[in-house]
Amino acid sequence: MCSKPTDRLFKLGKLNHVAIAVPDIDQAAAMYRDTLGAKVSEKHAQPDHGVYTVFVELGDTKIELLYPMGDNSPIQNFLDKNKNGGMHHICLEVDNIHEAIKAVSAQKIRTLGKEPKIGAHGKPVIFLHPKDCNGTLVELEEQ
Ligand SMILES: CC[C@H](C(=O)O)C(=O)SCCNC(=O)CCNC(=O)[C@H](O)C(C)(C)COP(=O)(O)OP(=O)(O)OC[C@H]1O[C@@H](n2cnc3c(N)ncnc32)[C@H](O)[C@@H]1OP(=O)(O)O
Ligand SMILES: [Co+2]
Repeated sequence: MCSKPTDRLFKLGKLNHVAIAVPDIDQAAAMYRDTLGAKVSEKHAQPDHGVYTVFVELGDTKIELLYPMGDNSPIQNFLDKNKNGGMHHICLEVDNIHEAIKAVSAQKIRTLGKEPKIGAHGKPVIFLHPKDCNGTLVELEEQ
C-alpha cells in the first residue's frame, strides 16, 4: 500500500539528470559540445563515488557522463556488460532526503547504503536499488 500524500513528509522535485556511462568520456563530451553545441563542464574526479563526471547543460536538466575511476568503480560491471556505454541512472530531486529514505524503505525499496553521501553537486544523494525500481537505478538528490 503506497503512502498517502497526506503521510508524505517530503516533496519530489524535477529530474535533475540522466546519467550515461561511457567508454570514452572525452569523446562523449566532445560529441555533445562540438557536434550538438551543448554547454559541457570540465571532467571532474569524484573519488568518493569511483567515477569521473562531465555534465551537459540542457536548460533545467542535465546529462551526466560517467567514466570509471579507480579499481572498484560501481559502474565498471555495467560498462563491462555494455561495451558501448548506456543509460546508467536517473536522478530525481527531493526536498528532504531522510524523509524520502524513510518513505521508500517503508515500501521495501532498498537504498544502496544507509546514509546519503555528498554527490557531484555538493548535495546529499542516495541510490535506490534498480531491482526495486522497475530495472532503473534511481538517484535521489536533496535540493
Ligand atoms: C558523483 C556522484 C554522481 C552524482 O550524480 O552525484 C553519481 O551519480 S555517482 C554514479 C556512480 N555510483 C553509483 O552508481 C552508486 C550506485 N550503484 C551501485 O552501487 C551499483 O552500480 C549497483 C549495486 C546498482 C550495481 O552494481 P553491479 O553492476 O556491480 O552489480 P551487479 O552486476 O550484481 O548488478 C546487480 C543487478 O542490477 C543490475 N544493474 C546494475 N547496474 C544497473 C543499472 N545502472 N541500471 C539497471 N540495472 C542495473 C544488473 O544488471 C544486475 O541485474 P541481474 O538481473 O541480477 O543481472
Ligand atoms: Co548521478
